[in-house]
Amino acid sequence: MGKDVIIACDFNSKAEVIAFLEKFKDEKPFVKIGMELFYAEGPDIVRTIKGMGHKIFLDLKLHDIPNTVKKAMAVLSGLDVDMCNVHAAGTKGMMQAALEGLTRADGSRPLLIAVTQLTSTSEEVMQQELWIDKPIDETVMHYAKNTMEAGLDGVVCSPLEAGKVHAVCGEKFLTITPGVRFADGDVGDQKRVTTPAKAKELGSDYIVVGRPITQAADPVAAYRRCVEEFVG
Ligand SMILES: O=c1ccn([C@@H]2O[C@H](COP(=O)(O)O)[C@@H](O)[C@H]2O)c(=O)[nH]1
Repeated sequence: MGKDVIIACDFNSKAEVIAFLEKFKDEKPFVKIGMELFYAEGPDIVRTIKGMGHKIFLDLKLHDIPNTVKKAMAVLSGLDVDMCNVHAAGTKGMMQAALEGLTRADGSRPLLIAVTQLTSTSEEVMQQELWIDKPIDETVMHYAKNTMEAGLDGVVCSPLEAGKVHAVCGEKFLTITPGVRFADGDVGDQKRVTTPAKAKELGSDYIVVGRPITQAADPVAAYRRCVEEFVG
């Protein structure tokens, strides 16, 4: 699995996302469809973007009782996405149920990963508001180990934690890392951030980049800057 840049296409209409993707002409970036676009347009948006030739990470972050997640994942398995996810906080049992639901009759399935701690959460908020009384690095590693033990393919974490996740869970265990900003960029609501170049150095497998590309004056140039820094 090579390194790649995934664009978080956080738009709320089909028209907007298509107009955005058409700027890329023959380039076919890996696209993340999140809650905003999926709730606005439904499963058809996945088929449309897949039909345009893009790989798709469907980022719905499922977190519910195991039976509900299993059944929801069985529905998502029919959508031909390349990657989808759950929250590791849902427990190992929930993650195993997600894997079962996602696996098709022929044994095939999309990649399944789990969110450890959102990159918008600081250690302070995690400890004081969520009452997780541990350092954030240790918490991410603990959730990553649970995710690996449940049989999933990798985790969502900050690039700042990618190297440690690989050290604990192995090089093949994927790190999908949002919380990426250019050195001169606005951090916004993200807390555990770094640049595409540093994410590469720290061992991320995929960076997920939204606003630094989608809100750029020239999104194609911003995407290429990410690829240049992260993939080289
Ligand atoms: O921990 C997480 C998990 C998911 N995300 C998602 O990634 C993108 C990041 O967008 P930016 O505009 O680059 O901040 C967004 O779709 C989030 O839902 C995350 O940021 N952190």
